[in-house]
Amino acid sequence: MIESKIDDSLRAKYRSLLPRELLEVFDEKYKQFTDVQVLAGLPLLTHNDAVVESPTGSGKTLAFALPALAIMKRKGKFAANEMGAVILSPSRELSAQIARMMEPFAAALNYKVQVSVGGKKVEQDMKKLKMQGCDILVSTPGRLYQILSIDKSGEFRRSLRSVEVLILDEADRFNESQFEIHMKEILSALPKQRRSGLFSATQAKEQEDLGMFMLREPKFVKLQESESLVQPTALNNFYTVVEADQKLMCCVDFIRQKPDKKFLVFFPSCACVQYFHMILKHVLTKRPLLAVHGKNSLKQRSDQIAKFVSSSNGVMLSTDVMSRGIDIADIDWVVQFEIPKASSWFVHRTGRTGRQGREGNALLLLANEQAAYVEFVSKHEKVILKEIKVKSTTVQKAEELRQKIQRIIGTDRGILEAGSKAFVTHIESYVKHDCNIVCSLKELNVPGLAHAYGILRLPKMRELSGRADLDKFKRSDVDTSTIKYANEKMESQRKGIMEKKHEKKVEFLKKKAAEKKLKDKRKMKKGKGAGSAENGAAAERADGKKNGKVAVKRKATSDIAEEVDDFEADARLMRKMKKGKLKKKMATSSPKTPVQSLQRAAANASRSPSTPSISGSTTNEDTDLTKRVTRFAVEVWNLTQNWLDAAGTAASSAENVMNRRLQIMYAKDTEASGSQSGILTKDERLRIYDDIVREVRKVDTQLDRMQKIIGKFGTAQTRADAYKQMIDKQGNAGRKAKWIVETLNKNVPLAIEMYSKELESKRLLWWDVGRVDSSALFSAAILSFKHEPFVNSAVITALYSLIVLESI
Ligand SMILES: Nc1ncnc2c1ncn2[C@@H]1O[C@H](COP(=O)(O)OP(=O)(O)OP(=O)(O)O)[C@@H](O)[C@H]1O
Repeated sequence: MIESKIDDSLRAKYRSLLPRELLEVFDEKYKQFTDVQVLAGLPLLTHNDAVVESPTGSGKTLAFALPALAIMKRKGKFAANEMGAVILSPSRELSAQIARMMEPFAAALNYKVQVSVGGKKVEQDMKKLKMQGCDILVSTPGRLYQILSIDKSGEFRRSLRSVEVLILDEADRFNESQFEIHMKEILSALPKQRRSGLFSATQAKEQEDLGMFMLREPKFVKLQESESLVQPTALNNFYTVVEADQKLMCCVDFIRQKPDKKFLVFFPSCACVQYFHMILKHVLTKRPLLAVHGKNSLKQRSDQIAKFVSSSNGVMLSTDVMSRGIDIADIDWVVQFEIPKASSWFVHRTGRTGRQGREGNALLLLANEQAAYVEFVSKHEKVILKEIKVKSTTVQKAEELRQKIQRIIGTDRGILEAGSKAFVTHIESYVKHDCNIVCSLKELNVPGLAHAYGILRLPKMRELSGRADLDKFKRSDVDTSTIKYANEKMESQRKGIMEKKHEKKVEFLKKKAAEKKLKDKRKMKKGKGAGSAENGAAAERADGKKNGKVAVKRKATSDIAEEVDDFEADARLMRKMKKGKLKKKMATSSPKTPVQSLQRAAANASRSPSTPSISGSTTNEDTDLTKRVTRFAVEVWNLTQNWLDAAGTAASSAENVMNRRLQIMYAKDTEASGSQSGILTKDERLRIYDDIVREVRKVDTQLDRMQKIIGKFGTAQTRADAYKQMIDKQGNAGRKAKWIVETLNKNVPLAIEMYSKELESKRLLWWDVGRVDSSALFSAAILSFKHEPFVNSAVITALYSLIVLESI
């Protein structure tokens, strides 16, 4: 075990506060309390709340479990419908592990520990709690929230009134937005007169973040293995830098080189774990290969973990579901395929090895362009990484692996789809991590990463639009439509769907041909009324109905043929485009910015059959009205452009704020005069602060501008409604005017709704940025200004189609 830094008198004092029954169980299994157990236990047992930060594997579970039980013991026995302690952890596995560790101690005091986590029916859990009794509930916030939500009789809430202790394990996670609603509800159901303990290897950086937990006289306990390090001393942290294309090969080589070691490999998403599990099965054939992610059922997860625990050289692929708290003592190596979403997660991931005084090793795989992450994590998490080289990995081996993966993909459409999904989620998660300044998506070698995935096609993603480097991706010649599902049921379903689609298309084309036939017939009739055509009609009658029918029928068939040809031509064009044969043409004509692409989409929309043709105007229509509503449509469109401009300006000001802030963060602290690299003089610092204030004001101004634009949309809505009433009354409005007014009436309210949501989310993020000095929040705010998640392109397209029509 790790060497102790506290003196024996403290340890003795802590022992004296624990009940004899607990000490008996403890002494049977362990020699002495770890430092965190003593230092966290003392405040909790002397009527204080505690916020505890201590390295991974330092024994935090017993550090809260023993004091919680001791506090309960002071109260005595709990009635059948009363609970004494609630322990919350962020994952199902961790909850189960906590309960397992607590059980022998709880049993010594005759207390019952129950676990309630997702994956099982909540009603079943409630029944179990009621029937079997529960003194200590270990749960996840989501599940406890669920129980509270269905507790109509209030019986469960009443049982919480007796709770003496609330423990949050991995407490820094409970500030995350996904837990916020759950935590509010849970905290409101618990008595205020309780002890609370917040435990983690990385605590929230801001004390303000602890506000929601309503702590009473909290004592802050922070343990570090050494002054500069947060990681356990028995843990060696390594990194290696390779070309993005070689990342998977490097990972595989590294694992192969250590055939008797147990590996835990982290990937960025469930989809990535699923995909690489499918692939690596065929690559790491000599090792037990396991996978755990949030989309597994509870049973699958525990089966996989059990197999991993019992294997001596297993390789477990996992998401961050395994990154916190999980205590598997003999993991030799933790590998991170990608940087984690927040630097604090680095510490939790690597903390799965080097536990209980054993030596542990962790490897971070970095692509060339990510090398700056090493300094970032050392600065932010005080983790020192040493570089190692995986010499066996070569360009040729990586290419051979890529080709092997492509052959595997060719055997099953399921793997093909899983690959695309995995790659998409990888990119999506990459834009969300907290070190954008050193590892931005812009810098990432995306084609290289795609090669490491071995995917046949580069999925189209908004995040990648406008990138110039995508043509470096080696696109496979395989026609993906020929790849079948290995699963027969899925394949027959796919066939069925394809056949149905085909039938629908044929039906549609037939219908169109019939309509056209009818139209032509009517036209002919009209023409005949004028004399000569009538003769023709007579002639046709004379020729006999049958012949006429045949003629029309022939025409209809040829129409169908033409339409089918058109359709096939389109399909051919699409196929060509997909194969890259029309790449050049596409490059010149493809939209470069989101606005351009919207404009293109809008232009297409204006050509669509649902758009009335201008020439379809009736002679007596009110042309003046048409002009007026057309001008009005242009005004509305201009509002969308003003909004874009405001969001763009705000984004660049927010970026300026972030850059200035980073300049200060990374600068060395000195009063020295003269500016050298990395050193800021006092004047320079003051200038940067001035810049920050100015740019922050600019963002605020743009947010106000957006509010005004929404107000103008409100006025536009009233005007659109007035036009509608006028048109309804007047009766002689042209089709174009009607269509414009209808489109505006439908889309302006939608625009108000989406822009209001946009503004609200931007304001909230910006407000948080001011409150909490966090890079992740900054990135989120900048992204929200840039990408505008609530803006619905269909609405913009509809509004743009009105002005496209105007310009025809
Ligand atoms: N006093 C002790 N003496 C020896 N071993 C201990 C002691 N207390 C706990 N352990 C063991 O140390 C291991 C790590 O404990 P625990 O999982 O509680 O660590 P942790 O600090 O919560 O880690 P993490 O931050 O990763 O969740 C467990 O296997 C546990 O049985």
